[in-house]
Amino acid sequence: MSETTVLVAEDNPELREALVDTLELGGYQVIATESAEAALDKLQSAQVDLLLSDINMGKMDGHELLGQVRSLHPWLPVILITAFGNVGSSVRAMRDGAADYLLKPFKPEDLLASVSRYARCRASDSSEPVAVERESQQLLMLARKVAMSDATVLISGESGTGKEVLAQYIHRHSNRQGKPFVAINCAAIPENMLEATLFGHEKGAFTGAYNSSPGKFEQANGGTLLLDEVSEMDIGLQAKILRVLQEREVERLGGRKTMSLDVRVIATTNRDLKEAVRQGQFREDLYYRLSVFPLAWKSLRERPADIVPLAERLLSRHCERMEETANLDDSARNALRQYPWPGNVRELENVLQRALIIQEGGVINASALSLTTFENSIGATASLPEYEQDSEPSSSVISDADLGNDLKKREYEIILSTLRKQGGKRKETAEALGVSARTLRYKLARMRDMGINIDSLASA
Ligand SMILES: Nc1ncnc2c1ncn2[C@@H]1O[C@H](COP(=O)(O)OP(=O)(O)OP(=O)(O)O)[C@@H](O)[C@H]1O
Repeated sequence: MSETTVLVAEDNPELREALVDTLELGGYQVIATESAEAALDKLQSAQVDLLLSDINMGKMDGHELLGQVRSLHPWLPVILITAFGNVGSSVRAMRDGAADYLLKPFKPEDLLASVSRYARCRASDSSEPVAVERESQQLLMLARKVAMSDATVLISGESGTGKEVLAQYIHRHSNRQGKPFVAINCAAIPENMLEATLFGHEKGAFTGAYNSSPGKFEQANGGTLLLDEVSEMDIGLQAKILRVLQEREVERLGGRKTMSLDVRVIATTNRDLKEAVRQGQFREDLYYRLSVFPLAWKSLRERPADIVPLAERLLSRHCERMEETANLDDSARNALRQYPWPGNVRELENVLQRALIIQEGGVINASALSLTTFENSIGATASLPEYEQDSEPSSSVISDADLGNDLKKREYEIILSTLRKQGGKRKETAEALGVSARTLRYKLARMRDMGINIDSLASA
């Protein structure tokens, strides 16, 4: 027996009874109400997994109810029942964040199919992405819609905004749920290994290939493959990826057999991929192939309503892991809201982890968050007293961690000052530093994760 509870709001007694019967026969627990107001009341007291509401009802209609539910219970899937032929109403329902709509008259199996799709999608709160800002909720709604198709999705957004979280969300809400979700970070794997990692290889295909091995495409068969930071793939490999996507088959390196594939591809990028196309670094045909359905996360500072709920979720996740209990106080919440978050959600997570370690008494206040920007921390280094030639440092013991941090900070300072000298131009900066453009991008992404606002510092 399903534990799922459906709340029904329907003022017509016959239809209400029919809905209740169908849902109960479908194995759901049902709470029936005769108005939108009564449904809102019930939501205060009962644990509900899905709301099914008619649009045409007495004082408060289904649209208004949907609006209230979206702000009071953002996670709750809502299915609206609309009158046949009222296209405007159905369009409005979807735009306002309904999970689905049913056109009257509908068959009992259509009702059960829709309810099971969206009730099934409900995961435990802690695995769903946090989305309180209206635009974030709309993004999740679009993601749920595209999840039901097999379309290729391109997720863009600054580093650390939650692109991988969104990709997993799409996978979980698709028919491929339960099949493999395989992720590969195209920036983290050395260029010469990427092809073999993606396509697999047979024994002896290249020096060092002592055994045959399946590639990520094969491992993801039946499921979803995430090509993380797809822009970091070299142009030759891009052509091969395009071929796999078009022909839906893959051949291992050094192999002769082709294997047919049933893989949904999701790609992510933190660069402007269109710009990369313009600069000749990314194939236009692959761009169009990947971006059949583009989704974009805003940076965290552009969705302020998400900040504190995200912080609470991340904090409780880490508390669980560390078997600790800690809460944010008002000063911490305010500080979180005011900080610009150049490293987005990943930076928020780092900040909370650190705060959890240094907090005392289970309360995290603003000072435990130590939200200093890198600008201030460079200032602090510059003003440190220099040791006199003949005097000993005050502490002769420098820990490895301190040394590592100092070196990293030094490296970041060098990268930033070179960027400044080169007028912010990445290509010239990489040349001046003697590293590849790809390595520089990787380092800049890690710096952003640390909360360094590269653009403002590079132009300072
Ligand atoms: N909406 C969200 N709800 C809950 N956790 C989130 C959300 N967005 C991001 N996170 C958490 O923040 C961290 C960074 O997210 P994620 O790895 O998805 O970002 P990303 O954009 O893929 O980063 P990168 O560009 O560096 O690959 C993860 O620990 C993730 O769990």
